[in-house]
Amino acid sequence: MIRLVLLDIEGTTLPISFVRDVMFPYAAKALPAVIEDHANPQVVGARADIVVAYPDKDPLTVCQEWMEKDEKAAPLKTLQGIAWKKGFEDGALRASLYPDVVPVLKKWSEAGLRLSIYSSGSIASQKLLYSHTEQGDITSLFDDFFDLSTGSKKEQESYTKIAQASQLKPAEILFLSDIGAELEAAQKAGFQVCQLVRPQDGTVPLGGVKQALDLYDVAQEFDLDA
Ligand SMILES: CSCCC(=O)C(=O)COP(=O)(O)O
Ligand SMILES: [Mg+2]
Repeated sequence: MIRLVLLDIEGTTLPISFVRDVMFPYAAKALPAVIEDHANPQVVGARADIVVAYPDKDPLTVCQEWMEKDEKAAPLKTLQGIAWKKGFEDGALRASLYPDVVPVLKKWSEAGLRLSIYSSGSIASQKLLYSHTEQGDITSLFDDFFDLSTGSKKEQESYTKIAQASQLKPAEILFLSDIGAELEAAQKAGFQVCQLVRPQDGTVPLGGVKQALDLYDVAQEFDLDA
């Protein structure tokens, strides 16, 4: 029986185009100033991690190269989150979720299902995003937030840790994502999985896993109230 639905963000609850065309360019513009904020301990920590990994390179250049490749690197995600804070708080950024997300998540939550997020975006930025959506502040729908501090989304061990932290058996958790390698890792850990194949995102379907066009479709596939 499914007790917890664990959701990815980009390509699952939020269009890839919003991340790629709105959030990433906003962060890229703000990053040169953000990375110079030596009074912010999170910035100092992220910079130090970059310097340890790339001692001969300028940390800003490393971040810019990561951004070009959409690398899911933890220090970059921390710095992007700091950059987005101002944008979400002053109204320049407001997340436009897929239309099925809020109604279905509310139904699931009312029916007693637990909901958690697992995204490469930092936990701080996940909370910022879900508290500033066009559909309002929906952070209270979620019990837990997980990011790369738990581990890579493509590693089985990360999902084992999430099951332990949630005090559930892996088979009681349904993981929803658009990315095949993430679903395969979760499946190896014993999770139930479903790939969101959102037509507007041009998601590449993965063989051997259940697929859904939206969260209503997920509800039908897994017999969850919606
Ligand atoms: C607040 S999440 C912002 C999007 C982001 O930075 C990202 O890398 C999304 O990755 P996901 O794991 O949600 O596909
Ligand atoms: Mg995704």
